[in-house]
Amino acid sequence: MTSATILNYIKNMIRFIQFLKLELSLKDSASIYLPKCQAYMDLLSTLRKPVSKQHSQAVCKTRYDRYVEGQRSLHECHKVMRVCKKDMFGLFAKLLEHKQISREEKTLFRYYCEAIILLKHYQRPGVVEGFTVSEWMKRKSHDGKMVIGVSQHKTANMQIATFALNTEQAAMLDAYYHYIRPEFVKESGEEEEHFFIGSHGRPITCASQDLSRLHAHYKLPNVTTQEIRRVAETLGGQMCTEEQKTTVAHYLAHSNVVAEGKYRSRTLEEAVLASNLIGGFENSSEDSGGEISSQEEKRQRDEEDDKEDLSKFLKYFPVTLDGQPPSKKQRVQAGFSEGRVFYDKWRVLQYAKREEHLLSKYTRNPPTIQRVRKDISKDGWKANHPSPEDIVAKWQPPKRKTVERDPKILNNIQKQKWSGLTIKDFGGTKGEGVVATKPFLKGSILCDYHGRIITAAEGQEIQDTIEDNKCYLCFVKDLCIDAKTFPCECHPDKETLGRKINHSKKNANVKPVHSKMQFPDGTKDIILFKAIKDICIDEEIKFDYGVHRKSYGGEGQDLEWLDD
Ligand SMILES: C[S@@+](CC[C@H](N)C(=O)[O-])C[C@H]1O[C@@H](n2cnc3c(N)ncnc32)[C@H](O)[C@@H]1O
Repeated sequence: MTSATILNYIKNMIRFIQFLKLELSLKDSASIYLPKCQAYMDLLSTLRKPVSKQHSQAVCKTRYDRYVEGQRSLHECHKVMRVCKKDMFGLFAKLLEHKQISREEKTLFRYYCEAIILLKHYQRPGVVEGFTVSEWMKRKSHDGKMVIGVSQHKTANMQIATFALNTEQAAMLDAYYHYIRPEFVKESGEEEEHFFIGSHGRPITCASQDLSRLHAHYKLPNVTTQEIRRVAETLGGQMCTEEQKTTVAHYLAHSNVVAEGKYRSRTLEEAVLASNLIGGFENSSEDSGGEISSQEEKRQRDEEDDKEDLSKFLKYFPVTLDGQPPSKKQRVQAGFSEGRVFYDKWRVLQYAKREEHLLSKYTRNPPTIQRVRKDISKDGWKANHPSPEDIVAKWQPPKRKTVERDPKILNNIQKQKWSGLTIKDFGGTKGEGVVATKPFLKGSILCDYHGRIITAAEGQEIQDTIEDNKCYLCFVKDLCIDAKTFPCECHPDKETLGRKINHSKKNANVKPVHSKMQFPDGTKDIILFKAIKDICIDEEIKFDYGVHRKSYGGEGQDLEWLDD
């Protein structure tokens, strides 16, 4: 057997495995939704055809010829994604380990995330520009993919665009959302918080420019979204049955009337199916054979294994302020390698924790070198801590304002625009709740409990008559805010956030505080929610309703969730 034959054999095997993967995932989704999916089952059977070597070669040949005549191949259009991938994985790892990356790198990482949607999912720039945090929060996992629906689709007047990210792509967007976006978010008072925020602190407005900047950074000729969408359409036209074409066109979100009429209802399985189908263009494309070499795949796998092992390592040896990094013997006994990689990472994390701890001690006045030295020595730290000089240099005066006169808070109350929060549906009897879309420090004000101010006695009367277990009352001392009437008269077009905050006795992270807010037209009693601990992104906001199991509807009700 010649080496070329062996190589061919391996290539065909890989293609066959890829096809099986595609087919299995389709089958899986189809079997769950069998009643609705007869059409997809038919589609499955037609998908079998390209496996035949002859058919596959014929398809590839035609496609190849067509590229020569006019279009760049999909492989060429995706070049920037391959070229920058190594860098992006490097940045991804750094973000996860809380390592510093420069502002330029953060922007580049954002370009990459945008490019995932534009180049790998063939979406229009308007989808990237309109993508909101609440749409990200509503993402749904289906069949191994993360399905996202974007409704603010400016450029094409579409109802909604849906795309299904694979695990790696979703992880990249998640890293951007958790570690980069919060730094750039400004209290912009935007109606809807956008997912992609530029370094100026405002939502991005030109995703196609970002895409061309990503190409320019890697010194590659630009690929526009129109171009890659045309290529995908051509492939769809060549490879797909009529039915598959509809699915693909649906995914590409045609803006014309026919498409709108045809593709009204979008479902999770439909998006996943389309994404698998479109992914199949790439996988079965002859010229994309080198997309990710086996070496590159191995490197990616190793990196993923490393990340998984590091989190196992940190679970086994949690990073504490005063602990010692695990010795070689302890590491080996716990089943980790004797190398120093995780040991070093553990130390980096402890160093950062200690720095944060020291800085948090000096809330009012700047510390002196002697004072920090004394504190370090009191903590008993001998090594792996920042120097007193570092802490003095990093200290920043606290930003102090009285809440009652804080113009930002006053404005937010009046407009009912609070940033860093979104409503999430938890389903079941719990219903909706509020989650953080940016981190909040202990002591910060998140939002108010907007509603009608009544006395606590009046509130009690209302509470005793509640029959549906849904209570929108907030008691603070002798005051009560009644937010049952929705929408309120002053904000008829708004879903106010405070009334959506759920209860927790044991894990409350905010508490209601009564403030006499100084508005230009006089003082008003307002109930504000203040963080009683640091709050992370994605964390649900909860406060202790301060009511007991039998508070609702008098003695008749006995609600277990009030004990949570
Ligand atoms: C102020 S509303 C909170 C928003 C509400 N979940 C919704 O969907 O509109 C209070 C109601 O939410 C529900 N709720 C609040 N906290 C809950 C919890 N921890 N578990 C289950 N249901 C809860 C109860 O029905 C309660 O009467």
